[in-house]
Amino acid sequence: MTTTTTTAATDRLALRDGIRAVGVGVRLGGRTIIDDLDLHIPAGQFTGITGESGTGKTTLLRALAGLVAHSGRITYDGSSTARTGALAMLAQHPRQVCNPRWTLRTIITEPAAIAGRDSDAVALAERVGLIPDLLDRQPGQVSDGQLQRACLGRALAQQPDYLLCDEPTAMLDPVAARGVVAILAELAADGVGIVLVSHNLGLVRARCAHTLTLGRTRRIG
Ligand SMILES: Nc1ncnc2c1ncn2[C@@H]1O[C@H](COP(=O)(O)OP(=O)(O)OP(=O)(O)O)[C@@H](O)[C@H]1O
Repeated sequence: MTTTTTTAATDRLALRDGIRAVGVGVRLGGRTIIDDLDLHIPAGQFTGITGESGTGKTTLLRALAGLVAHSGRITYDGSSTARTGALAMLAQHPRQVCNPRWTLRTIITEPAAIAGRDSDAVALAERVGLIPDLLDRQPGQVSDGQLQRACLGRALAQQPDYLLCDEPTAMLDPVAARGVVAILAELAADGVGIVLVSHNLGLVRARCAHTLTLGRTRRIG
């Protein structure tokens, strides 16, 4: 809604179909968590996902990222598989996904290194508001918010087409949260499709043209 898209990005977006989920279902531990869900995530926009705790928001992100088995069909810009590196996920609990033995520098630069690209850890740290002095620390030596910023730096280094964000501001103070949202808006303006899972309905309303609300009665608005 508040995203400004550049002309070059508009041209690229015209060629992209977005992520489309049709009739998607996920079962975990013998229970149906997501049932017959349809969703379109356009490139270059924010798409919101809200809903009470336990309604399956994280599970849906994991299905979109190919991290959990699902029924139904998900396509990525018209293809049944996403190109390598096209999807980045910003996890709700960074400590659960970061290797505790790696430094923040390695966490940030690993995706680009795997893709055979150089990345500037200091520049990425500064972009996400992380003091570069922290780059040589391990996850156990920084705060949750600092680790969350390192994970955002990692996502930026990956240069994804879609960024799946699970409560990206929940662990941040208000100033840092605004900074992260501003970075996400810059990415959207550059053509990245942003999925924003959040309990912060004000944020979702302000940023998302379309919002899916999971719960007993699913709503798309
Ligand atoms: N690996 C698993 N095995 C069995 N059940 C699971 C598993 N992972 C999640 N669940 C269940 O699936 C449901 C949805 O969980 P999920 O984490 O997707 O919800 P959520 O909407 O993201 O919640 P929150 O807002 O609290 O983060 C919950 O009832 C949860 O207990």
